[in-house]
Amino acid sequence: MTTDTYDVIVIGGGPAGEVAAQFAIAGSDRTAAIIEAELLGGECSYWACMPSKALLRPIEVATTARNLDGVDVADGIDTAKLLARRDTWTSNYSDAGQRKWAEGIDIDVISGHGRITGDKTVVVTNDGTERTVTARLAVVLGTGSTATVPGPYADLAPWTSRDATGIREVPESIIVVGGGVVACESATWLAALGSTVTMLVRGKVLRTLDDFVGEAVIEGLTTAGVDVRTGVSITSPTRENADDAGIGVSHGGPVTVTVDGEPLTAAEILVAAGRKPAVDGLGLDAIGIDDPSQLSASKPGGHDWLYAVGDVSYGPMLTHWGKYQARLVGQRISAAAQGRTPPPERDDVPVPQAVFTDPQVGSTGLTAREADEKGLRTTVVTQPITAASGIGLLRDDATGTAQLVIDDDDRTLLGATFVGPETGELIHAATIAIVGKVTVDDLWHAVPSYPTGSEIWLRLLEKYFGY
Ligand SMILES: Cc1cc2nc3c(=O)[nH]c(=O)nc-3n(C[C@H](O)[C@H](O)[C@H](O)COP(=O)(O)OP(=O)(O)OC[C@H]3O[C@@H](n4cnc5c(N)ncnc54)[C@H](O)[C@@H]3O)c2cc1C
Ligand SMILES: NC(=O)c1ccc[n+]([C@@H]2O[C@H](COP(=O)([O-])OP(=O)(O)OC[C@H]3O[C@@H](n4cnc5c(N)ncnc54)[C@H](O)[C@@H]3O)[C@@H](O)[C@H]2O)c1
Repeated sequence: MTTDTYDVIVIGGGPAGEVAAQFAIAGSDRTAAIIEAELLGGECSYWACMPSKALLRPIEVATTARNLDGVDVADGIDTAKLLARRDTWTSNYSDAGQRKWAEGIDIDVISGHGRITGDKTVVVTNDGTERTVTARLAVVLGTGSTATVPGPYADLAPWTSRDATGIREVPESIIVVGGGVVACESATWLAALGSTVTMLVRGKVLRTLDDFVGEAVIEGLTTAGVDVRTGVSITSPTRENADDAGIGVSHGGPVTVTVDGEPLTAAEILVAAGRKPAVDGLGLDAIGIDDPSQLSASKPGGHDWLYAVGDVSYGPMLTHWGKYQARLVGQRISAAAQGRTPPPERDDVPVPQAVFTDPQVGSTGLTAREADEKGLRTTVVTQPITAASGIGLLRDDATGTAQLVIDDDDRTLLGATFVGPETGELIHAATIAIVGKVTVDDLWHAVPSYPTGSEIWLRLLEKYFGY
Protein backbone atom coordinates (compact mmCIF):
# COMPACT_ATOMS: atom_id res chain seq x y z
CA MET A 1 0.00 0.00 0.00
CA THR A 2 1.38 3.41 -0.86
CA THR A 3 1.59 6.03 1.84
CA ASP A 4 0.83 9.59 0.89
CA THR A 5 2.33 11.23 3.95
CA TYR A 6 5.99 10.85 4.89
CA ASP A 7 8.10 12.47 7.56
CA VAL A 8 10.60 13.58 4.92
CA ILE A 9 10.13 14.08 1.18
CA VAL A 10 13.16 14.57 -1.05
CA ILE A 11 12.65 15.87 -4.59
CA GLY A 12 15.50 14.60 -6.78
CA GLY A 13 17.38 11.37 -6.16
CA GLY A 14 20.94 12.32 -7.04
CA PRO A 15 23.78 11.70 -4.59
CA ALA A 16 22.80 14.71 -2.47
CA GLY A 17 19.10 13.84 -2.27
CA GLU A 18 19.82 10.20 -1.48
CA VAL A 19 22.18 11.08 1.37
CA ALA A 20 19.76 13.66 2.81
CA ALA A 21 16.99 11.06 2.95
CA GLN A 22 19.34 8.47 4.46
CA PHE A 23 20.63 10.75 7.23
CA ALA A 24 17.21 12.25 8.01
CA ILE A 25 15.77 8.87 9.01
CA ALA A 26 18.86 6.90 10.10
CA GLY A 27 18.35 4.90 13.27
CA SER A 28 14.71 5.92 13.64
CA ASP A 29 11.24 4.84 12.54
CA ARG A 30 10.78 8.04 10.55
CA THR A 31 9.60 7.58 6.96
CA ALA A 32 11.05 9.10 3.79
CA ALA A 33 10.33 9.15 0.09
CA ILE A 34 12.55 10.25 -2.77
CA ILE A 35 10.78 11.54 -5.87
CA GLU A 36 12.90 10.92 -8.96
CA ALA A 37 12.06 11.94 -12.53
CA GLU A 38 14.76 9.90 -14.29
CA LEU A 39 17.22 7.46 -12.70
CA LEU A 40 17.84 7.15 -8.96
CA GLY A 41 21.51 8.06 -8.51
CA GLY A 42 21.24 11.24 -10.54
CA GLU A 43 23.50 12.93 -13.05
CA CYS A 44 26.61 11.91 -11.13
CA SER A 45 26.01 8.16 -11.45
CA TYR A 46 24.99 7.94 -15.10
CA TRP A 47 26.12 11.04 -17.02
CA ALA A 48 28.76 12.86 -14.98
CA CYS A 49 31.30 11.68 -12.35
CA MET A 50 31.06 7.91 -12.80
CA PRO A 51 31.18 7.60 -16.61
CA SER A 52 33.79 10.34 -16.98
CA LYS A 53 36.13 8.79 -14.45
CA ALA A 54 35.51 5.29 -15.86
CA LEU A 55 36.64 6.64 -19.24
CA LEU A 56 39.59 8.64 -17.92
CA ARG A 57 41.33 6.08 -15.72
CA PRO A 58 42.33 3.61 -18.50
CA ILE A 59 43.51 6.56 -20.60
CA GLU A 60 45.66 7.77 -17.70
CA VAL A 61 47.09 4.29 -17.20
CA ALA A 62 47.85 3.91 -20.94
CA THR A 63 49.56 7.31 -21.06
CA THR A 64 51.51 6.50 -17.91
CA ALA A 65 52.58 3.15 -19.36
CA ARG A 66 53.74 4.83 -22.56
CA ASN A 67 55.90 7.05 -20.38
CA LEU A 68 57.43 4.39 -18.15
CA ASP A 69 60.71 2.81 -19.08
CA GLY A 70 60.42 -0.93 -18.68
CA VAL A 71 56.85 -1.19 -20.01
CA ASP A 72 56.15 -2.03 -23.64
CA VAL A 73 52.69 -0.90 -24.73
CA ALA A 74 51.77 -1.67 -28.32
CA ASP A 75 48.17 -0.43 -28.65
CA GLY A 76 46.79 2.17 -26.36
CA ILE A 77 43.05 2.46 -26.11
CA ASP A 78 40.53 -0.16 -27.24
CA THR A 79 37.46 1.99 -27.92
CA ALA A 80 34.88 -0.79 -27.64
CA LYS A 81 36.32 -2.04 -24.35
CA LEU A 82 36.64 1.47 -22.95
CA LEU A 83 33.01 2.28 -23.71
CA ALA A 84 31.99 -1.10 -22.27
CA ARG A 85 33.84 -0.18 -19.04
CA ARG A 86 31.88 3.07 -18.96
CA ASP A 87 28.65 1.09 -19.39
CA THR A 88 29.61 -1.21 -16.50
CA TRP A 89 30.30 1.75 -14.18
CA THR A 90 26.94 3.30 -15.11
CA SER A 91 25.20 -0.05 -14.44
CA ASN A 92 24.17 0.00 -18.11
CA TYR A 93 22.02 3.02 -17.25
CA SER A 94 19.82 0.99 -14.92
CA ASP A 95 19.01 2.23 -11.42
CA ALA A 96 17.88 -1.17 -10.13
CA GLY A 97 20.86 -1.34 -7.73
CA GLN A 98 20.16 2.13 -6.34
CA ARG A 99 16.49 1.31 -5.84
CA LYS A 100 17.48 -1.83 -3.99
CA TRP A 101 19.72 0.28 -1.73
CA ALA A 102 16.80 2.63 -0.99
CA GLU A 103 14.44 -0.26 -0.32
CA GLY A 104 17.05 -1.78 2.01
CA ILE A 105 17.01 1.28 4.26
CA ASP A 106 13.23 1.76 4.04
CA ILE A 107 13.15 4.75 1.71
CA ASP A 108 10.27 4.75 -0.79
CA VAL A 109 11.15 5.84 -4.32
CA ILE A 110 8.34 7.56 -6.21
CA SER A 111 8.95 7.84 -9.95
CA GLY A 112 7.90 11.09 -11.55
CA HIS A 113 8.42 14.82 -11.63
CA GLY A 114 7.95 16.59 -8.29
CA ARG A 115 6.43 20.06 -7.98
CA ILE A 116 5.78 21.96 -4.77
CA THR A 117 2.17 23.17 -4.60
CA GLY A 118 2.03 24.50 -1.04
CA ASP A 119 3.56 24.17 2.43
CA LYS A 120 5.07 20.66 2.78
CA THR A 121 3.02 19.52 -0.22
CA VAL A 122 4.37 18.04 -3.44
CA VAL A 123 2.51 16.84 -6.53
CA VAL A 124 4.20 14.06 -8.47
CA THR A 125 3.40 13.79 -12.17
CA ASN A 126 4.15 10.56 -13.98
CA ASP A 127 2.79 9.56 -17.40
CA GLY A 128 -0.13 11.97 -17.09
CA THR A 129 -1.15 10.81 -13.61
CA GLU A 130 -0.84 12.95 -10.51
CA ARG A 131 -0.28 11.99 -6.90
CA THR A 132 -0.10 14.36 -3.95
CA VAL A 133 2.36 13.61 -1.15
CA THR A 134 2.78 15.61 2.03
CA ALA A 135 5.62 15.85 4.52
CA ARG A 136 5.21 15.94 8.29
CA LEU A 137 8.68 17.35 8.94
CA ALA A 138 10.65 18.44 5.89
CA VAL A 139 10.92 18.74 2.13
CA VAL A 140 14.46 18.58 0.75
CA LEU A 141 15.25 19.83 -2.74
CA GLY A 142 18.00 17.87 -4.46
CA THR A 143 17.11 18.44 -8.09
CA GLY A 144 20.69 19.05 -9.23
CA SER A 145 21.58 21.11 -12.27
CA THR A 146 21.33 21.09 -16.06
CA ALA A 147 23.86 22.03 -18.72
CA THR A 148 23.77 25.63 -19.89
CA VAL A 149 23.51 26.00 -23.66
CA PRO A 150 24.03 29.69 -24.53
CA GLY A 151 21.62 31.16 -27.11
CA PRO A 152 23.84 31.03 -30.22
CA TYR A 153 24.31 27.26 -29.82
CA ALA A 154 20.72 26.37 -28.94
CA ASP A 155 19.62 25.67 -32.54
CA LEU A 156 22.61 23.43 -33.30
CA ALA A 157 21.48 20.47 -31.17
CA PRO A 158 25.00 20.51 -29.72
CA TRP A 159 26.47 17.77 -27.59
CA THR A 160 26.39 18.54 -23.87
CA SER A 161 28.15 16.66 -21.08
CA ARG A 162 25.59 13.84 -21.30
CA ASP A 163 26.68 13.16 -24.88
CA ALA A 164 30.36 13.42 -24.04
CA THR A 165 30.14 10.97 -21.14
CA GLY A 166 27.58 8.81 -22.95
CA ILE A 167 29.57 8.78 -26.19
CA ARG A 168 28.62 5.92 -28.59
CA GLU A 169 29.90 7.26 -31.93
CA VAL A 170 33.32 8.95 -31.87
CA PRO A 171 33.11 12.04 -34.09
CA GLU A 172 35.98 12.41 -36.53
CA SER A 173 36.47 15.95 -35.25
CA ILE A 174 34.85 18.01 -32.50
CA ILE A 175 34.81 21.61 -31.31
CA VAL A 176 34.69 21.90 -27.51
CA VAL A 177 33.34 25.24 -26.31
CA GLY A 178 34.49 26.15 -22.78
CA GLY A 179 37.56 25.91 -20.62
CA GLY A 180 36.10 24.53 -17.39
CA VAL A 181 36.41 21.07 -15.90
CA VAL A 182 33.87 19.45 -18.23
CA ALA A 183 35.67 20.82 -21.31
CA CYS A 184 39.14 19.77 -20.10
CA GLU A 185 38.16 16.28 -18.97
CA SER A 186 35.99 15.62 -22.05
CA ALA A 187 38.71 16.84 -24.42
CA THR A 188 41.05 14.34 -22.75
CA TRP A 189 38.95 11.27 -23.53
CA LEU A 190 37.69 12.54 -26.91
CA ALA A 191 41.29 12.96 -28.10
CA ALA A 192 42.28 9.56 -26.68
CA LEU A 193 39.38 8.00 -28.59
CA GLY A 194 40.81 9.41 -31.81
CA SER A 195 38.74 12.54 -32.41
CA THR A 196 40.47 15.70 -33.65
CA VAL A 197 39.65 18.10 -30.82
CA THR A 198 39.72 21.90 -30.92
CA MET A 199 38.99 23.59 -27.59
CA LEU A 200 37.68 27.13 -27.84
CA VAL A 201 38.03 29.06 -24.61
CA ARG A 202 36.88 32.65 -24.46
CA GLY A 203 38.93 33.33 -21.31
CA LYS A 204 41.41 31.13 -19.45
CA VAL A 205 41.42 27.38 -18.90
CA LEU A 206 40.28 26.38 -15.36
CA ARG A 207 39.91 30.07 -14.60
CA THR A 208 38.85 29.64 -10.97
CA LEU A 209 42.24 28.17 -10.04
CA ASP A 210 45.64 29.89 -10.04
CA ASP A 211 47.08 30.46 -13.52
CA PHE A 212 49.80 27.80 -13.29
CA VAL A 213 47.08 25.13 -13.19
CA GLY A 214 45.46 26.07 -16.48
CA GLU A 215 48.86 26.48 -18.11
CA ALA A 216 49.89 22.94 -17.08
CA VAL A 217 46.57 21.46 -18.23
CA ILE A 218 46.88 23.25 -21.61
CA GLU A 219 50.35 21.76 -22.00
CA GLY A 220 49.02 18.29 -21.19
CA LEU A 221 46.09 18.62 -23.58
CA THR A 222 48.38 19.91 -26.32
CA THR A 223 50.70 16.93 -25.84
CA ALA A 224 47.63 14.70 -26.18
CA GLY A 225 46.89 16.33 -29.55
CA VAL A 226 44.19 18.83 -28.53
CA ASP A 227 44.30 22.24 -30.20
CA VAL A 228 43.60 24.58 -27.28
CA ARG A 229 42.80 28.18 -28.22
CA THR A 230 42.35 30.62 -25.34
CA GLY A 231 41.06 34.17 -25.28
CA VAL A 232 39.13 33.64 -28.50
CA SER A 233 35.94 35.23 -29.74
CA ILE A 234 33.48 32.62 -31.04
CA THR A 235 30.66 33.85 -33.26
CA SER A 236 28.09 32.72 -35.85
CA PRO A 237 27.80 29.01 -35.10
CA THR A 238 25.87 27.18 -37.83
CA ARG A 239 25.01 23.57 -38.59
CA GLU A 240 23.23 21.66 -41.33
CA ASN A 241 20.48 19.23 -40.36
CA ALA A 242 20.73 19.73 -36.60
CA ASP A 243 19.00 16.76 -35.00
CA ASP A 244 19.30 15.54 -31.41
CA ALA A 245 19.18 11.89 -32.44
CA GLY A 246 20.11 10.55 -28.98
CA ILE A 247 22.83 10.62 -26.36
CA GLY A 248 26.39 10.26 -27.67
CA VAL A 249 25.56 9.84 -31.37
CA SER A 250 25.91 12.38 -34.18
CA HIS A 251 23.55 15.33 -33.78
CA GLY A 252 23.56 16.32 -37.46
CA GLY A 253 25.81 17.64 -40.20
CA PRO A 254 29.07 19.54 -39.82
CA VAL A 255 29.25 22.56 -37.51
CA THR A 256 30.99 25.79 -38.50
CA VAL A 257 31.93 28.58 -36.10
CA THR A 258 33.87 31.77 -36.63
CA VAL A 259 36.89 32.01 -34.33
CA ASP A 260 38.53 35.44 -34.22
CA GLY A 261 37.18 36.05 -37.72
CA GLU A 262 38.32 32.70 -39.20
CA PRO A 263 35.92 29.82 -39.99
CA LEU A 264 36.40 26.50 -38.23
CA THR A 265 34.42 23.38 -39.18
CA ALA A 266 34.08 20.08 -37.30
CA ALA A 267 31.82 17.05 -37.37
CA GLU A 268 30.41 17.75 -33.89
CA ILE A 269 30.31 20.44 -31.22
CA LEU A 270 30.33 19.98 -27.44
CA VAL A 271 29.06 22.94 -25.46
CA ALA A 272 30.60 22.82 -21.96
CA ALA A 273 29.62 26.30 -20.84
CA GLY A 274 28.64 25.63 -17.24
CA ARG A 275 25.55 24.38 -15.44
CA LYS A 276 22.52 25.98 -13.80
CA PRO A 277 20.49 24.82 -10.78
CA ALA A 278 17.44 22.76 -11.84
CA VAL A 279 14.59 24.91 -10.53
CA ASP A 280 12.32 25.08 -13.59
CA GLY A 281 8.89 23.60 -12.90
CA LEU A 282 9.73 23.06 -9.23
CA GLY A 283 6.87 25.25 -8.01
CA LEU A 284 8.97 27.60 -5.89
CA ASP A 285 6.56 30.43 -6.71
CA ALA A 286 3.77 28.48 -4.97
CA ILE A 287 5.57 29.02 -1.66
CA GLY A 288 6.56 32.62 -2.32
CA ILE A 289 10.11 32.08 -3.54
CA ASP A 290 10.50 34.35 -6.58
CA ASP A 291 14.28 34.35 -6.56
CA PRO A 292 15.55 30.75 -6.66
CA SER A 293 19.02 31.80 -5.45
CA GLN A 294 17.38 32.00 -2.00
CA LEU A 295 17.95 28.24 -2.00
CA SER A 296 21.53 28.97 -0.93
CA ALA A 297 20.26 30.23 2.43
CA SER A 298 18.97 28.22 5.37
CA LYS A 299 15.16 28.33 5.66
CA PRO A 300 14.69 29.43 2.03
CA GLY A 301 11.78 31.86 1.72
CA GLY A 302 11.50 31.76 5.53
CA HIS A 303 10.24 28.14 5.47
CA ASP A 304 11.74 26.14 8.32
CA TRP A 305 10.59 22.87 6.70
CA LEU A 306 12.42 23.49 3.38
CA TYR A 307 16.03 22.57 2.61
CA ALA A 308 18.19 22.53 -0.54
CA VAL A 309 21.25 20.33 -1.04
CA GLY A 310 23.68 19.72 -3.89
CA ASP A 311 23.84 21.56 -7.21
CA VAL A 312 20.40 23.15 -6.78
CA SER A 313 21.61 25.04 -3.70
CA TYR A 314 23.63 27.61 -5.68
CA GLY A 315 26.94 26.52 -4.17
CA PRO A 316 29.91 24.53 -5.45
CA MET A 317 28.65 21.97 -7.97
CA LEU A 318 30.53 18.92 -6.73
CA THR A 319 29.18 15.58 -5.60
CA HIS A 320 31.18 15.41 -2.38
CA TRP A 321 30.07 18.93 -1.46
CA GLY A 322 26.40 18.11 -2.09
CA LYS A 323 26.72 14.96 0.01
CA TYR A 324 28.37 16.93 2.83
CA GLN A 325 25.51 19.44 2.79
CA ALA A 326 23.08 16.52 2.75
CA ARG A 327 24.65 14.90 5.83
CA LEU A 328 24.28 18.19 7.71
CA VAL A 329 20.68 18.69 6.57
CA GLY A 330 19.83 15.08 7.47
CA GLN A 331 21.33 15.61 10.93
CA ARG A 332 19.36 18.85 11.36
CA ILE A 333 16.06 17.18 10.41
CA SER A 334 16.79 14.27 12.70
CA ALA A 335 17.69 16.54 15.62
CA ALA A 336 14.57 18.67 15.13
CA ALA A 337 12.41 15.54 15.10
CA GLN A 338 13.89 14.48 18.43
CA GLY A 339 13.82 17.96 19.95
CA ARG A 340 17.59 18.09 20.40
CA THR A 341 20.31 20.45 19.18
CA PRO A 342 22.00 19.28 15.97
CA PRO A 343 25.76 18.63 16.01
CA PRO A 344 27.79 21.84 15.62
CA GLU A 345 28.31 23.08 12.07
CA ARG A 346 31.13 25.18 10.63
CA ASP A 347 31.20 27.92 8.03
CA ASP A 348 34.94 27.76 7.29
CA VAL A 349 35.16 24.38 5.59
CA PRO A 350 37.39 24.25 2.48
CA VAL A 351 35.96 22.90 -0.79
CA PRO A 352 38.27 20.30 -2.32
CA GLN A 353 38.26 19.32 -5.98
CA ALA A 354 40.12 16.79 -8.10
CA VAL A 355 40.30 17.38 -11.86
CA PHE A 356 41.10 14.17 -13.71
CA THR A 357 43.05 15.66 -16.58
CA ASP A 358 46.62 14.67 -17.44
CA PRO A 359 48.27 16.15 -15.40
CA GLN A 360 45.75 15.73 -12.62
CA VAL A 361 44.83 18.65 -10.38
CA GLY A 362 44.00 18.57 -6.69
CA SER A 363 42.96 21.76 -4.96
CA THR A 364 41.44 22.72 -1.63
CA GLY A 365 40.78 25.90 0.30
CA LEU A 366 41.94 29.24 -1.05
CA THR A 367 43.97 29.81 -4.18
CA ALA A 368 46.73 32.41 -3.94
CA ARG A 369 44.52 34.76 -5.97
CA GLU A 370 41.54 34.32 -3.65
CA ALA A 371 43.69 34.89 -0.55
CA ASP A 372 45.02 38.04 -2.17
CA GLU A 373 41.52 39.26 -3.08
CA LYS A 374 40.49 38.75 0.54
CA GLY A 375 43.39 40.96 1.63
CA LEU A 376 44.95 38.19 3.74
CA ARG A 377 48.63 38.31 4.72
CA THR A 378 50.03 35.10 3.28
CA THR A 379 53.17 33.30 2.26
CA VAL A 380 52.80 31.30 -0.94
CA VAL A 381 55.28 28.43 -1.30
CA THR A 382 55.69 26.48 -4.53
CA GLN A 383 57.84 23.54 -5.59
CA PRO A 384 58.04 21.45 -8.76
CA ILE A 385 55.88 18.40 -8.07
CA THR A 386 58.86 16.18 -8.93
CA ALA A 387 60.78 17.61 -5.98
CA ALA A 388 59.29 14.53 -4.31
CA SER A 389 61.03 11.55 -5.85
CA GLY A 390 57.90 9.50 -5.12
CA ILE A 391 56.08 11.55 -7.77
CA GLY A 392 58.96 11.29 -10.23
CA LEU A 393 58.86 7.51 -9.83
CA LEU A 394 55.20 7.39 -10.94
CA ARG A 395 56.07 8.18 -14.56
CA ASP A 396 59.08 9.35 -16.52
CA ASP A 397 57.35 12.44 -17.94
CA ALA A 398 55.99 13.66 -14.58
CA THR A 399 55.69 17.43 -14.37
CA GLY A 400 53.63 19.86 -12.35
CA THR A 401 53.67 22.22 -9.43
CA ALA A 402 52.74 22.08 -5.76
CA GLN A 403 51.62 25.18 -3.89
CA LEU A 404 50.71 25.96 -0.30
CA VAL A 405 49.05 29.20 0.78
CA ILE A 406 49.95 29.86 4.43
CA ASP A 407 48.39 32.45 6.72
CA ASP A 408 51.13 34.74 8.09
CA ASP A 409 49.10 35.60 11.17
CA ASP A 410 48.29 32.20 12.65
CA ARG A 411 50.73 30.10 10.56
CA THR A 412 47.99 27.70 9.42
CA LEU A 413 47.26 26.46 5.93
CA LEU A 414 44.66 28.38 3.90
CA GLY A 415 44.86 26.44 0.68
CA ALA A 416 46.79 23.90 -1.36
CA THR A 417 47.00 23.12 -5.07
CA PHE A 418 48.86 20.17 -6.51
CA VAL A 419 49.29 19.55 -10.24
CA GLY A 420 50.87 16.30 -11.41
CA PRO A 421 50.30 12.56 -11.56
CA GLU A 422 47.79 11.22 -9.05
CA THR A 423 47.67 14.49 -7.13
CA GLY A 424 43.93 14.06 -6.59
CA GLU A 425 44.94 11.58 -3.87
CA LEU A 426 47.28 14.09 -2.17
CA ILE A 427 44.74 16.77 -1.54
CA HIS A 428 42.86 15.26 1.39
CA ALA A 429 45.90 15.70 3.65
CA ALA A 430 45.69 19.44 2.97
CA THR A 431 41.94 19.45 3.65
CA ILE A 432 42.58 17.77 7.02
CA ALA A 433 45.28 20.32 7.88
CA ILE A 434 42.96 23.22 7.02
CA VAL A 435 39.94 21.83 8.88
CA GLY A 436 42.15 20.96 11.88
CA LYS A 437 43.82 24.40 11.79
CA VAL A 438 47.19 22.67 12.01
CA THR A 439 50.10 25.12 12.13
CA VAL A 440 53.10 24.74 9.85
CA ASP A 441 55.16 24.24 13.03
CA ASP A 442 53.09 21.12 13.79
CA LEU A 443 53.07 20.00 10.15
CA TRP A 444 56.85 19.97 10.33
CA HIS A 445 56.50 16.93 12.61
CA ALA A 446 54.19 15.04 10.23
CA VAL A 447 56.77 12.73 8.64
CA PRO A 448 55.90 11.51 5.13
CA SER A 449 57.07 8.04 4.08
CA TYR A 450 59.97 7.72 1.68
CA PRO A 451 59.69 7.56 -1.30
CA THR A 452 56.02 8.52 -1.60
CA GLY A 453 54.46 11.51 -3.32
CA SER A 454 53.52 12.85 0.12
CA GLU A 455 57.14 13.94 0.53
CA ILE A 456 56.08 16.98 -1.51
CA TRP A 457 54.81 18.30 1.86
CA LEU A 458 58.33 18.10 3.26
CA ARG A 459 59.83 19.87 0.23
CA LEU A 460 57.24 22.68 0.57
CA LEU A 461 57.81 23.06 4.32
CA GLU A 462 61.59 23.02 3.87
CA LYS A 463 61.22 25.90 1.46
CA TYR A 464 58.86 27.73 3.83
CA PHE A 465 61.34 27.42 6.72
CA GLY A 466 64.24 28.44 4.46
CA TYR A 467 66.14 25.17 4.17
C1 LIG B 1 30.61 15.57 -16.96
C2 LIG B 1 30.59 15.85 -15.49
C3 LIG B 1 31.52 15.25 -14.67
C4 LIG B 1 31.51 15.51 -13.30
N1 LIG B 1 32.47 14.93 -12.53
C5 LIG B 1 32.50 15.17 -11.20
C6 LIG B 1 33.48 14.58 -10.37
O1 LIG B 1 34.35 13.85 -10.83
N2 LIG B 1 33.46 14.84 -9.05
C7 LIG B 1 32.52 15.66 -8.50
O2 LIG B 1 32.54 15.86 -7.29
N3 LIG B 1 31.56 16.24 -9.26
C8 LIG B 1 31.54 16.01 -10.60
N4 LIG B 1 30.57 16.58 -11.37
C9 LIG B 1 29.51 17.37 -10.71
C10 LIG B 1 28.45 16.39 -10.13
O3 LIG B 1 27.94 15.60 -11.18
C11 LIG B 1 27.31 17.15 -9.47
O4 LIG B 1 27.84 18.07 -8.54
C12 LIG B 1 26.37 16.18 -8.77
O5 LIG B 1 25.80 15.28 -9.68
C13 LIG B 1 25.27 16.94 -8.04
O6 LIG B 1 24.48 16.03 -7.33
P1 LIG B 1 22.98 16.39 -7.00
O7 LIG B 1 22.46 15.26 -6.17
O8 LIG B 1 22.87 17.75 -6.46
O9 LIG B 1 22.22 16.42 -8.40
P2 LIG B 1 22.14 15.43 -9.63
O10 LIG B 1 23.18 14.41 -9.61
O11 LIG B 1 22.02 16.32 -10.82
O12 LIG B 1 20.75 14.68 -9.40
C14 LIG B 1 19.53 15.39 -9.37
C15 LIG B 1 18.41 14.41 -9.62
O13 LIG B 1 17.16 15.09 -9.46
C16 LIG B 1 16.26 14.66 -10.45
N5 LIG B 1 15.26 15.73 -10.63
C17 LIG B 1 15.48 16.99 -11.07
N6 LIG B 1 14.32 17.70 -11.01
C18 LIG B 1 13.39 16.86 -10.51
C19 LIG B 1 12.01 17.00 -10.20
N7 LIG B 1 11.36 18.17 -10.32
N8 LIG B 1 11.33 15.93 -9.73
C20 LIG B 1 11.96 14.74 -9.56
N9 LIG B 1 13.27 14.55 -9.82
C21 LIG B 1 13.97 15.59 -10.28
C22 LIG B 1 17.13 14.41 -11.66
O14 LIG B 1 16.49 13.51 -12.56
C23 LIG B 1 18.40 13.82 -11.02
O15 LIG B 1 18.31 12.43 -10.95
C24 LIG B 1 30.54 16.37 -12.73
C25 LIG B 1 29.59 16.97 -13.56
C26 LIG B 1 29.61 16.72 -14.92
C27 LIG B 1 28.58 17.38 -15.78
N1 LIG C 1 36.28 16.52 -11.62
C1 LIG C 1 35.29 17.29 -11.18
O1 LIG C 1 35.20 17.58 -10.00
C2 LIG C 1 34.25 17.82 -12.14
C3 LIG C 1 34.21 17.35 -13.45
C4 LIG C 1 33.29 17.92 -14.31
C5 LIG C 1 32.41 18.89 -13.85
N2 LIG C 1 32.47 19.30 -12.57
C6 LIG C 1 31.60 20.39 -12.10
O2 LIG C 1 30.53 20.60 -12.99
C7 LIG C 1 30.26 22.00 -13.09
C8 LIG C 1 30.12 22.39 -14.53
O3 LIG C 1 31.38 22.33 -15.20
P1 LIG C 1 31.63 23.16 -16.53
O4 LIG C 1 33.00 22.89 -16.98
O5 LIG C 1 30.50 22.94 -17.48
O6 LIG C 1 31.44 24.65 -16.03
P2 LIG C 1 32.48 25.81 -15.62
O7 LIG C 1 31.64 26.90 -15.08
O8 LIG C 1 33.57 25.25 -14.79
O9 LIG C 1 33.14 26.26 -17.00
C9 LIG C 1 32.36 26.84 -18.01
C10 LIG C 1 33.26 27.30 -19.14
O10 LIG C 1 32.44 27.73 -20.22
C11 LIG C 1 32.81 29.05 -20.62
N3 LIG C 1 31.62 29.73 -21.12
C12 LIG C 1 30.53 30.10 -20.43
N4 LIG C 1 29.63 30.70 -21.25
C13 LIG C 1 30.18 30.70 -22.48
C14 LIG C 1 29.76 31.19 -23.73
N5 LIG C 1 28.59 31.80 -23.89
N6 LIG C 1 30.59 31.04 -24.79
C15 LIG C 1 31.79 30.43 -24.64
N7 LIG C 1 32.24 29.94 -23.48
C16 LIG C 1 31.44 30.09 -22.40
C17 LIG C 1 33.42 29.68 -19.38
O11 LIG C 1 34.27 30.73 -19.72
C18 LIG C 1 34.16 28.47 -18.78
O12 LIG C 1 35.41 28.30 -19.40
C19 LIG C 1 31.39 22.72 -12.39
O13 LIG C 1 30.92 23.26 -11.19
C20 LIG C 1 32.42 21.67 -12.13
O14 LIG C 1 33.11 21.85 -10.94
C21 LIG C 1 33.39 18.79 -11.71
